[in-house]
Amino acid sequence: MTGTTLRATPDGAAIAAAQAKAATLTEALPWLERFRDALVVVKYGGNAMTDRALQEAFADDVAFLRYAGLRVVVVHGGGPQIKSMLGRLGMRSEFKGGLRVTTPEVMDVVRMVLTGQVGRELVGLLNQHGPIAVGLSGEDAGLFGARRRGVVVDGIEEDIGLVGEVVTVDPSAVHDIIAAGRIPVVSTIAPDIEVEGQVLNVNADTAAAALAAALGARKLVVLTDVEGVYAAWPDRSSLLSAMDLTAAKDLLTRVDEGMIPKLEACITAVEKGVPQAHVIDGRQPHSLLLEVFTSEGIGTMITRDDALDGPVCQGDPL
Ligand SMILES: Nc1ncnc2c1ncn2[C@@H]1O[C@H](COP(=O)(O)OP(=O)(O)O)[C@@H](O)[C@H]1O
Ligand SMILES: CC(=O)N[C@@H](CCC(=O)OP(=O)(O)O)C(=O)O
Repeated sequence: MTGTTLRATPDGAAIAAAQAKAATLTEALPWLERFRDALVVVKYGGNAMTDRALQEAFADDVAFLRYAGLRVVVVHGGGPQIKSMLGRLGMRSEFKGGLRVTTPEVMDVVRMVLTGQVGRELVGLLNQHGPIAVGLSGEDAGLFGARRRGVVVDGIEEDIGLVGEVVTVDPSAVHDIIAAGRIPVVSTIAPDIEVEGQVLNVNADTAAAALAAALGARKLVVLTDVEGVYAAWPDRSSLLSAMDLTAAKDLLTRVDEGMIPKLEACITAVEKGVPQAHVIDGRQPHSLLLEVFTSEGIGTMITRDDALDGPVCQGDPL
């Protein structure tokens, strides 16, 4: 017969496989209902984008969230990509307290790599799903204003150059992009509010928290290169599935390097009204979808003090 196609009669295995697919879809239903229209800020760390397949899986997830009705804002990092470009140029930079010591020469490279390279690539990947992504930096339309900050090492405040903390956020450009049904992709360079014409390097975790708070986001999700937050890093049996603000502040004194700005960011976001902040493993393909659309989620969730009785390890019932 022309104009028809035959389907193989399903056997037991095929029916079981189809039912497993349907179960996955129906598990997502309550989360689809709950998060429809929710504003979610996703921080995409440079270590979770080192491989093309992972970047594509991330772009698929963000597009999925957008088509499922969520309002997604991506704030991206690019630490390894900055390191690689500095190396190609025969330059180096060191980290103190999890932040890059940024000379004026390094600042030029940071700005070029974050806004001109990493941001562009992410926008390109997202736009393979339709004209949905728009890139902008903290310099655009007054999005961020920053002030120079140092770090405290062994009780002494040290200067780390052109590194800023966000002190003002004007989210109107981000709101405009979201209102047009698109996804803002933000790189974290910010004008210095104290020195006209100077720009500062802002850690992407810190900037994502400031933006999530200013937007009144429902969630901040930080994708990184580790399964979540460990209570006693690197003891692999101490992965936390949830902790409240008090536990997170206590742990902040015991985490080091890259985890410091992440945990600080989650604490700031929750203190400023974001109900949940999550640190999840960006090396695991589709971790973002697993976090938003499954009952158990993944990684570590940080919430207000009244939301939990104390820290919860993976495997403990919530
Ligand atoms: N308590 C902790 N739990 C998890 N990771 C920790 C902890 N303390 C320090 N770390 C380190 O922080 C790293 C994450 O930070 P980083 O590599 O800078 O991520 P990103 O590039 O995604 O911003 C982990 O790979 C781990 O080495
Ligand atoms: C001040 C500071 O450290 N800025 C970061 C900005 C990029 C970033 O945060 O990238 P990740 O999210 O990949 O770590 C840097 O220069 O590496």
